[in-house]
Amino acid sequence: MTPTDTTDGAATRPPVVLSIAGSDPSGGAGIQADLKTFSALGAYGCAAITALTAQSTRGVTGVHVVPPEFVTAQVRTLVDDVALDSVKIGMLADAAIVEAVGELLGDRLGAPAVLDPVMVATSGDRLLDEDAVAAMRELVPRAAVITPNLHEAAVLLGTEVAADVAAMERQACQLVERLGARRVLLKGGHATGEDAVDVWFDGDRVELLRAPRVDTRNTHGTGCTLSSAVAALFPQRASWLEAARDAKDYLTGALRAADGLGIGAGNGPVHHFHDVWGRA
Ligand SMILES: Nc1ncnc2c1ncn2[C@@H]1O[C@H](COP(=O)(O)OP(=O)(O)OP(=O)(O)O)[C@@H](O)[C@H]1O
Ligand SMILES: Cc1ncc(COP(=O)(O)O)c(N)n1
Repeated sequence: MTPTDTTDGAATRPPVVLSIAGSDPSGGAGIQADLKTFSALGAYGCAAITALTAQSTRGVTGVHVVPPEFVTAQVRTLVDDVALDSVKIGMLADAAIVEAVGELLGDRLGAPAVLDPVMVATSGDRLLDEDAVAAMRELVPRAAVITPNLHEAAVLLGTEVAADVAAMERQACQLVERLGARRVLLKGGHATGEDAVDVWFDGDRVELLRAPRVDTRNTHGTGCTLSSAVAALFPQRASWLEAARDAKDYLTGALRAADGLGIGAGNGPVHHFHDVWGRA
């Protein structure tokens, strides 16, 4: 059942998706990438901001963190009025915001959440305080899906970065068994090899999500785009796995569409234009 075919006079209502994340003025990552992804995938996007970053394709020069109670206020005000179909969680900046979002997931949102446990930007700049990792581990079981990259999975588990797909499979299982994750999409973008391979584990089956690796340095926002696409597609697909597969196709198309875009001198952004479907 999709939100568009359910109810009483609301036949054209799109899925409503909330991003709780940081702002990236360059438009490649964060809230800006999330809203572009939601729109491209037919969802109505809402956004609650956790932090302002001063950021370009070259890196992050500053972070201005929103007080945790004001993150809560943004979300509560919204959900008192608007029914959500899914939520994407991105940069949370510090332990107090991680805890505030944990409380919101516990009782307020009424919609499943995709958690991208953002820790470090492509440029290497920190986006989550080191002392917030313990709080992030507590948040993991409250999300319907988590989407760590190789480094984030290792930090959450307190182990080495996975060196191959077999190690990724083991870590995806450990995230479920040791940390209580309900579903894991472990991203292999930072690995090497002809394909960019992500590992899916839902406590039952392991699946490899595979796409040809795009030869580009325009990878700014790939993680934000993938997790947002899963959140936007879940209400429009029969299962989380189907949403994850189509999200990966969308992301690969957006990476290809970034070819030759020429935005910024650093790691350029992926591009969300209407024709990205079918280019994967
Ligand atoms: N060069 C590439 N070609 C194809 N797919 C890629 C490439 N780089 C990353 N991906 C894919 O992009 C998605 C995000 O993966 P990645 O491991 O880069 O996450 P991330 O580190 O959170 O992202 P970001 O670089 O935005 O922080 C995954 O589906 C991954 O397989
Ligand atoms: C506000 C914000 N959120 C998330 C990221 C991670 O994305 P990336 O690793 O692609 O830089 C970012 N750079 N900025």
